[in-house]
Amino acid sequence: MDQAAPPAVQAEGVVKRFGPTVALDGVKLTVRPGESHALVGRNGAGKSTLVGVLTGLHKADAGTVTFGGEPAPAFGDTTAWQSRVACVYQKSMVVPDLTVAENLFLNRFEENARWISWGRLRKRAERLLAAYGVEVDPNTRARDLAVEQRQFVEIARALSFGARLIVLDEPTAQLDARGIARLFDKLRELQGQGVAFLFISHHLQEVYELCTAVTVYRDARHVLTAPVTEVAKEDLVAAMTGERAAGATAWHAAGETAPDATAEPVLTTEQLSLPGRFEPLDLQVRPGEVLGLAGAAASGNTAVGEVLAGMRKAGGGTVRVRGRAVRAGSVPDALAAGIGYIPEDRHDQGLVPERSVAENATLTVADQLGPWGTVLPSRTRQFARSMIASLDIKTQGPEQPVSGLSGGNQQKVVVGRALARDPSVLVAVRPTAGVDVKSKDALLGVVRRVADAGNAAVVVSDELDDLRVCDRVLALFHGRVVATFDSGWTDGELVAAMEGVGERE
Ligand SMILES: Nc1ncnc2c1ncn2[C@@H]1O[C@H](COP(=O)(O)OP(=O)(O)OP(=O)(O)O)[C@@H](O)[C@H]1O
Repeated sequence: MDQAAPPAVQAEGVVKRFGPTVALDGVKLTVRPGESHALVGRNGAGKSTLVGVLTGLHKADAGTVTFGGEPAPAFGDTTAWQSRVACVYQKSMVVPDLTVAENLFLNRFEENARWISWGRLRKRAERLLAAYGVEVDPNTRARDLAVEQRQFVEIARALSFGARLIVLDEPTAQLDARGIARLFDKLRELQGQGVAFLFISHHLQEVYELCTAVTVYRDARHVLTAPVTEVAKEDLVAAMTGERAAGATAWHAAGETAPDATAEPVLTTEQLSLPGRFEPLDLQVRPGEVLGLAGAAASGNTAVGEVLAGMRKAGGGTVRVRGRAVRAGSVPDALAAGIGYIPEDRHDQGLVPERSVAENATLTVADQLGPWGTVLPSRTRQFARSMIASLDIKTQGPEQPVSGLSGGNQQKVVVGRALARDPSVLVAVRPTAGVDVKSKDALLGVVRRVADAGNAAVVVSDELDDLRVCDRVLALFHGRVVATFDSGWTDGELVAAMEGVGERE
């Protein structure tokens, strides 16, 4: 890392307000060339807002930003911002139907050229990818890339515009262990070439693995910047939360009060299948039980969750809740049968952004909030208030549109909504994705309590922390259950099962 060179980015005294909300209150951040710098904080601390300011998306109300010692471009001068900084989001920013080469040179086909030379374009793409050591065929359609390959292409594209600072917003969210290893290798290699990274993540172990420095924001303020080697994990969490943790994660399988194996199951599936995604599956989840469906991206575990919730129609087989058959592919019937669902992607399936927290939280309970199908605003608000309190949602109040909530707080609204009907079976797909360490504990506690109250829960995830709450875990690989674990599993054996180690492919 070059200490003498001007910082890749330096922000000082940055203030940003959204109406009455102060999202950033005079914060600072310095990232040096060749550094991988983590920015951490609880949901709503201001991380995404800072990224918005640093990438020219938000105009700060006060403060200064410099790149390589030069003042940031004027607000709105998109081309100039592109040559300073780029953000690789969880959501793909490439056009899926175009090839890698076309995506790399999108909107900048050769100036003055009257036609596009596809051969030249491909050659230029090859050279560009080779320059950053990215092994991807420029003729591949973007949709066929693995997630980390798509990220490499986005990074190479940003670097080719001249940017020397790349923001990575939860980049590992959709990657399996091997993908993460490949991504981190590539980032280290580029760091060696002087590229700086700002890494936003709720996975603190990844911060320790990848980053050299860490900055913590809490409630819109800067609280700490230090080399990662000088901050222990407990101190980092304490800086984020403003309090000392009470101890290790409280949430774990029921243990001694293990679910009664003779009780009638709450959820039963028989030969449930979805061709191409998962093979016939017989499940029995008993009262008091949390069942984990562990598996990496293509394992089929998410598809099982979607089928249970009625989001997808099964190819065959049945689902029953307390003996009642659930109509295949019907969300209303799944809800009526008592299945509550926390989807993985709150953007596509979860929320109506312009509606309020209260309305979003009660979308599935409208029929319970007033007599004869009327929705009483007072009851909606009352329900929303209790949800805001119990899930610790950071919001101005029940009337605030969810579009004004931070990502993690939006996820909590999705969770609150799934709980609103007091479900017999809670199906939660990666319920703690994007949620801060403290809220994670609270959410897993909520899942545990659903089961402890005599209902059942199914947790679909590849996150070991999510799976610790389970009494039993089935590991899926390529659509098949390859292993079953009671609550005493070790990280190594579960990860191995999820990766299909020992399986013949
Ligand atoms: N467009 C907006 N309108 C109103 N308020 C907003 C808007 N964007 C963010 N906020 C508010 O600004 C604060 C900071 O939000 P921000 O998204 O920066 O948090 P974050 O640290 O990125 O959280 P997370 O970890 O959940 O992604 C929050 O209180 C949020 O509600």
